[in-house]
Amino acid sequence: MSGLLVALGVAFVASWKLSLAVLVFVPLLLMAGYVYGEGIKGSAKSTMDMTEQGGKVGDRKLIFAQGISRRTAEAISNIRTVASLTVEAHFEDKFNSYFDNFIRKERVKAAKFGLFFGLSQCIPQFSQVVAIYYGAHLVSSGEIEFDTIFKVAMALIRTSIAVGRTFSFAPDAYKARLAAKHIFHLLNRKPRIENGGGDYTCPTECRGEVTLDHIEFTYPSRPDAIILRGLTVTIKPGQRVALVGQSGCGKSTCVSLVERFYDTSRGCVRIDSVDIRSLDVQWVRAQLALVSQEPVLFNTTIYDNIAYGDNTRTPTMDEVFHVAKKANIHNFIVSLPLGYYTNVGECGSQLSGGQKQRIAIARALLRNPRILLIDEATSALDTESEKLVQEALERAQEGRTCIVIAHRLSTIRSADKIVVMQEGVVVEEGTHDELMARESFYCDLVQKQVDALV
Ligand SMILES: Nc1ncnc2c1ncn2[C@@H]1O[C@H](COP(=O)(O)OP(=O)(O)OP(=O)(O)O)[C@@H](O)[C@H]1O
Repeated sequence: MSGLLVALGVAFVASWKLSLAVLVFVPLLLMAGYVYGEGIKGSAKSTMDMTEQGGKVGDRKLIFAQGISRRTAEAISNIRTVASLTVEAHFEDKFNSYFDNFIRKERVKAAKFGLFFGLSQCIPQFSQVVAIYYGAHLVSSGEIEFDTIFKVAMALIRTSIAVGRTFSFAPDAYKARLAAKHIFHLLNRKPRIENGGGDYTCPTECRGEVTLDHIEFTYPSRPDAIILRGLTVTIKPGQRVALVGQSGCGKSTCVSLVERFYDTSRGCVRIDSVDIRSLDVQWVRAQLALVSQEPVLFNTTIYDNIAYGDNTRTPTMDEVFHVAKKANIHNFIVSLPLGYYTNVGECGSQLSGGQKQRIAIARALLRNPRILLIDEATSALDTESEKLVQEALERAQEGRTCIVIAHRLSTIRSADKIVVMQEGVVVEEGTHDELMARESFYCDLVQKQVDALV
C-alpha cells in the first residue's frame, strides 16, 4: 500500500491531469493484479488439492469395518483386508468418482478464470493506450514533457498491478500465520509425562518388585469411563503373575500403567517400593520389556528388529543368535536365503504371526529386562506355532518378574499367582489350584473356556 501512495505522489507531481486520467483504471488494474496472482496460486494449489483429496478416498464408510477415518494410502497398505472384504471395486469407484467430480468442477472454474484472466490482461493495455493518447495530447499542447507520460504510466500502472498481486496472496498469508500458530502451539506443548531428564531418580539396580496400589484410572480421551476402580496387585521379585478376566476388564491398561504410558488418577504404581512418578521414565522402561498381542516389527532386517531391543549398544551377532535361539526362531531365520539380513517387510508382513511373536520375544530378551510384560496373542496360531511360541515365552520368563495377560487359561496354570479382574477391580487371587478349589470367578472362566472348546 505504501508503494501505491509513493507512486501516486510521483505521478501527481509529474502531471496531475494525466494521473487523474490513468487513475480511473486503478481499481481495474488492482483487480487485474489480483486475478493474475490467483492464477499463479491456482495452478500450484489445484495440483496439491487433487493429490490431497484423492488421498482421502478411504475416508469413513469405505473402511467401515474398522470404523475409523483412513486415507487411500492406508487402504493400500491394508490391501489384504480390502481384498478379503472384496471392496476393491468400491474403493476404485469412489476414487474415480472423486476425480470425475474434481475434473468437472475444475473445467467450469478454468473457463470462468480464463474469461476473467483474459479481461484482466487487457486492462493494463487499455490504460496504457489512454495514458499515451491523453499524454500525447498534453505534450502537443505543451503542458508536459514527453518523458512525463512514461513516469506517470510506469508509476501508476505497474505499481497498481504489483499491489493487486500482493493482495491476492493476503488470504494465504493469513492462513500461513494461523498454521504457524498451530505448529508453535504443538511445539510448545509439554508432555504430561516427561521423557527423561529433570529431577528424577535412576536407581542403580532393580529387584523387579511391582505394586499396583489402589489404582483408579480413566483414559484422558474418555474421562467418563472409569477403567480401574481401586485395583491393588502386589508382585514380588521374580514372581510370575497372570492377569485374567473378561475382555475389557482392564488387564492391558494395568500393563500400560506399569510402562507409564499414562499416570493414574488415584493410587500409584511402585517399582521396588518407589512411586514410578518419581523415577526417570527412561530408567523405568529400560527395566521392562513388553511382548504385545500384535508385535510390531519395523520394515528392516531381522537383525535390526532384534537389535532394537537394546538401544544402549550395538549387540554382537552372537548375542542376537543367542536370544533368537532362546526364542525358538534361529533355525527359521538361518533357513532364509538372506538369514538375519532378510527384510521383514512393512509391519513384518512377510512373516507369519508366530514368527513375528518369536522375533518380538527375541527382541525382548536382548534387553534382558528385570520385568517382562506379556500380552498373550489372542489370535489363534496353529498348534505347532503355538507350541514354539509358548516354549519361547516360558524360557523368556525364567529368572525375572513376569506379568502375563492370559487369554488362554491353560497357559498360566503354573503361574505363582493368578489375579482375576472384573470391571477394574481384583475379585480373586491365588494359585490355579487354590482358585479352582474356591469354585468362584476363576473356576467359571475356566469352565467357559472348556465349554467353548467342546
Ligand atoms: N486408549 C484408550 N482410550 C480410551 N479407552 C480405552 C483405551 N484403551 C482401552 N480403553 C478402554 O479401556 C477398557 C479396558 O481396556 P483393556 O484393553 O485394558 O482391557 P483388557 O482387559 O485388556 O481387554 P482384552 O482382554 O480384550 O485385551 C475397555 O473398555 C477399552 O475400551
